[in-house]
Amino acid sequence: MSLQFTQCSFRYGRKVPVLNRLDLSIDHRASVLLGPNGAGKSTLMGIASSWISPAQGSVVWRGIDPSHAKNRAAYRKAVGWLPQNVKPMPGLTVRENVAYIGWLKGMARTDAWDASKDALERVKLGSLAERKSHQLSGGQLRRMGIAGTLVHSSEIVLLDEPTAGLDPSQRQIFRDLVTQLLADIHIIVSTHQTEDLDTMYDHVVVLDQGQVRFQGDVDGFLSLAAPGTSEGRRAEAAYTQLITKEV
Ligand SMILES: Nc1ncnc2c1ncn2[C@@H]1O[C@H](COP(=O)(O)OP(=O)(O)OP(=O)(O)O)[C@@H](O)[C@H]1O
Repeated sequence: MSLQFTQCSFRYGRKVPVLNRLDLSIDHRASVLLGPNGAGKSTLMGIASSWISPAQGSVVWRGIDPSHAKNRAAYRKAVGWLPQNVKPMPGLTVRENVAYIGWLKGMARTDAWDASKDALERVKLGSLAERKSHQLSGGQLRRMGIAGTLVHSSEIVLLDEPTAGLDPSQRQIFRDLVTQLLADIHIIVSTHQTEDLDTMYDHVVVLDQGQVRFQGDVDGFLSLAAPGTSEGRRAEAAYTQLITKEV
């Protein structure tokens, strides 16, 4: 079970490349992709979701390469993606939004509708299923988006900055939810906040200026902090060692 990026390059228009021949293999249950603003995390997640095509190189999940048109639907069904800004379909209820994502991923309408109930229960939004999605709070909207990644029975879920802007209690709900989902799904979470690093992750990737600066387990990452760094500051200190300092 691995998500494999091989020599991936991408740039927006004529700009400096965001990713340049990036190689990365993720075969862990729970990975966190850390990096500063502009590091290329969302671009990498977009490529992993197959909604962005790399200019060069490939991404493959369990041997399925979405660059071949015949594989694309299977790839997108196996890979769930929560983009940074969840945009619900206006006018639809929470359940309709989730079922709609299932349908977009190739499910029959009735199957998507049936599966949407269970997906909403899993993210603890069952009681809000009939509410219009624009009435949800930011944290609830994020959970609705996660339900959208579950409705089509994904094998791996990509969550792009899922905790940005959430208050501490919503962050805790998110952590509990991810811990639960890890029982049967692979997860990659991108974030620019070192405080999101948690014992539930078994793999850390640090991306900076489109380059992988570190990959390894949480202990290996924390060991980069200078000796004597207090426990609560080790993640930040390790991270600061790795990323390019702005002048
Ligand atoms: N649609 C776009 N058009 C042009 N440039 C873009 C576009 N999206 C991203 N970029 C640029 O590409 C670079 C990488 O952006 P990306 O969003 O992938 O980084 P990120 O690590 O997710 O950052 P953030 O945490 O701020 O979202 C940045 O310099 C950004 O300005």
